[in-house]
Amino acid sequence: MKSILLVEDDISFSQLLQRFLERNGYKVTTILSVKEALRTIEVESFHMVFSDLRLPDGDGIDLLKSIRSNGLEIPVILMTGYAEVSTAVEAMKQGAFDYISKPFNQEEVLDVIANALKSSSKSSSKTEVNISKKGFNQGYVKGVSKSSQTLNEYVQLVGPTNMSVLIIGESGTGKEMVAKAIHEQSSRNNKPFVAVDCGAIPKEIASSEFFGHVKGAFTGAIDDKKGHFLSANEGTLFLDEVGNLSYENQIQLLRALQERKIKPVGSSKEISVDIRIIAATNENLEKAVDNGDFRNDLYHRLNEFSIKMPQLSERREDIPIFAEYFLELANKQLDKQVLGFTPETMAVFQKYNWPGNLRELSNVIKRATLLTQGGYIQSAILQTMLSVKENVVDSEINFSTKHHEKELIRKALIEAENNKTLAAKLLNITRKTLYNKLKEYNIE
Ligand SMILES: Nc1ncnc2c1ncn2[C@@H]1O[C@H](COP(=O)(O)OP(=O)(O)OP(=O)(O)O)[C@@H](O)[C@H]1O
Repeated sequence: MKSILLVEDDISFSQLLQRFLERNGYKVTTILSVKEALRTIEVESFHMVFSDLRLPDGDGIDLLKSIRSNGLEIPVILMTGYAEVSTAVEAMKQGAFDYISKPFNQEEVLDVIANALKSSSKSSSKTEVNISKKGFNQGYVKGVSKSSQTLNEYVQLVGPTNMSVLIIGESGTGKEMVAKAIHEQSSRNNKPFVAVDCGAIPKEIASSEFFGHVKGAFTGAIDDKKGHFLSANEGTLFLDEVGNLSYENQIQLLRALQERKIKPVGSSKEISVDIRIIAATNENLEKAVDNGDFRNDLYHRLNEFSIKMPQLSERREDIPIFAEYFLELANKQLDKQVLGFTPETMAVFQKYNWPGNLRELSNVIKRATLLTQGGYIQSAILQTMLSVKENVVDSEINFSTKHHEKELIRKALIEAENNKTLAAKLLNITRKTLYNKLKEYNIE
């Protein structure tokens, strides 16, 4: 029988959890404080430690550090409140196996414990459990900038856990690539990774898309359909643009995540599913929650761990690496042998703001590869695709003459098809400044 040391100062909660775990076949010893826990560990051995983060004489991280400094490699799981995610990340850096946010349900806790015990029996070294030695997904460029290092560290930390991850970032920053990398780092990596663009699903058919339907459930349901949940069973479901889900669909999704069961439309049979959720958004979901557009409970369920994607302009050291990689891809796809970039081209890349992030860099390089006859991609070629943008790069200089400024604004508006937000981005100025300039120059 596997033994668990449960460290929790809330006595009634501790007893409740103890009884539940014992019913599920574990031997549980309860302890109220860090000091007492350390004394107990010295004389008795356990298969794992399950500890609250906040304890009367310290916190779970102190306990974790002492356990590790005593050379003990047993898995430690921490229980946290929703607001303590950053502390939990810190805990994982210190070698915690996982953390679980309170309030949690019974299945969640059994899953987390089973995972920890499974991994510890496979490996005696904590580092091996936490930081997967497996590579990232094929074609995943890691980058060298500080932001990339932090990003990759988070992917490696959270990957092997079962936690839901919310990836926040602008369009084209690589959210889906990161979601796949997290999946690759998990024990689910030989199971499906299913990506769903929530923004593209009309709300009327969302439940059938997610949960499937049976033949005849509604007009047009000519056959049984397997929904995304079943397709991703035992694997990872990636919900892109999750902020676009209608309120009603949010309720359905939350229910499925809480109960871990789904019911296809038109069926009365419930089906158990085991899914890890990774969601992505390019909008401010917290604000959507405040405005009542996104459910608070769903937000917390999705956001057990969050990752903020850096914009390409915040990871400029990575530009040459990504550029080389996208060139290699473009050469393969277009059957070309372009050798590289001239120093001037690279200088333009380095100065440009990249509002469309990695996707824009990839597209620009593909077009430039197509247009380059041989040798190296010249900066002159970029003029046709980046002309406005290139001027924008030098906007500090160009804005010294009013005429030039007006021209730049006109070009940016054409390029952005009159979308003021995008035009402002292209010009590297705020929307408010753009509006002021439009007024000043009488531009419609
Ligand atoms: N780390 C990476 N290594 C290699 N290619 C990458 C990486 N990150 C992103 N890309 C490439 O950049 C492009 C945009 O990436 P991705 O689709 O993941 O971004 P996104 O943030 O999900 O975009 P959107 O919000 O518009 O859906 C893709 O072509 C992808 O292959």
